[in-house]
Amino acid sequence: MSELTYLSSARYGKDAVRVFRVVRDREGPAHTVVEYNVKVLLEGDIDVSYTKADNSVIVATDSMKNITYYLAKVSPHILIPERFAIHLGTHIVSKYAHIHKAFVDIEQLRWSRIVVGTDGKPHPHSFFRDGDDKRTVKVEIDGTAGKDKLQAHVSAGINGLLVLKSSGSSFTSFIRDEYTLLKEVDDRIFSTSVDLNYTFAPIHISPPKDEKKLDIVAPTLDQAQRGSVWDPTVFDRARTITLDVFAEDESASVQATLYKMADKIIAENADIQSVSYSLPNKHYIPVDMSYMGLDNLTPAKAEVFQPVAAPSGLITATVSRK
Ligand SMILES: O=c1[nH]c(=O)c2[nH]c(=O)[nH]c2[nH]1
Repeated sequence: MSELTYLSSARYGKDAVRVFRVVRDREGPAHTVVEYNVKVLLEGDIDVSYTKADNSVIVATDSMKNITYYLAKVSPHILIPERFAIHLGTHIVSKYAHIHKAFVDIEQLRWSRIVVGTDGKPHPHSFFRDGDDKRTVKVEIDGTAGKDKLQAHVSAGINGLLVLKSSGSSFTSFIRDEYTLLKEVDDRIFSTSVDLNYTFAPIHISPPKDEKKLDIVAPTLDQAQRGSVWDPTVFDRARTITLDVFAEDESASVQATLYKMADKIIAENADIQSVSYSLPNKHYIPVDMSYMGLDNLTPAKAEVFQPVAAPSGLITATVSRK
């Protein structure tokens, strides 16, 4: 090896571990299901695996996949992705002395219960995919301050929630100069694919000393510590706020609507420190039919639109608690 280089950073693991879990209710016939795509990456004293071809420090990525499946079977937290990600990361950092950080990302696919018949009976074991958007969770378990005082950095959100409103959106008073073609509009279509990520205040975890108890490690968090990271309703409320504000805002711009959504999520969740959105502005352009003698361009008369795949605007921001 040359003298010119050193390993400035290294992280490795398993990506796209697909796992489906059915939980059978012991009391009744109802099943609950979850489907996750899991990514697990590790950092630690692993330099020699890169620099000296020394594999003795490697937890095989295949083993990371197997730990994911093991905990999917035994963890009491499998149904809540934030909790499961914390459990998985904590389990690995606690078990391997030389692994100091675990990064666990989970994407949850939607499976909603089928409601059968006109009387609307929830079916005990049948589900449908009621949207392509994904619930996302990112957890960093940091053991660098010692294995008995782990820190968890948790963020969560949504990827790819496709929305459209056919009115209640304007765009006026922007800069007009020699490059400006765009007309001001007091009514337009607003469509976007929402990516949302909200970040919780860090929490501390004291894993059990007994390795066998690592199966249930996450409950050792005391109530006060858990905060809303542990609250499974935060996600549903963040999704509802996103949809409600999008629907009801008289939007002056994507930027202004984004800020209102983020502000409301922070206002309604004491433990959320910051909220990021990434919102492509998916343009729908009224078709010019003037050559046919038809007015389809004045906003009130615009009925036929050409959805344009590219280019799109892309409006992003992070809004933080003061
Ligand atoms: O809501 C919008 N924000 C922009 O920054 C922008 N730019 C543009 O051409 N159309 C829009 N719409």
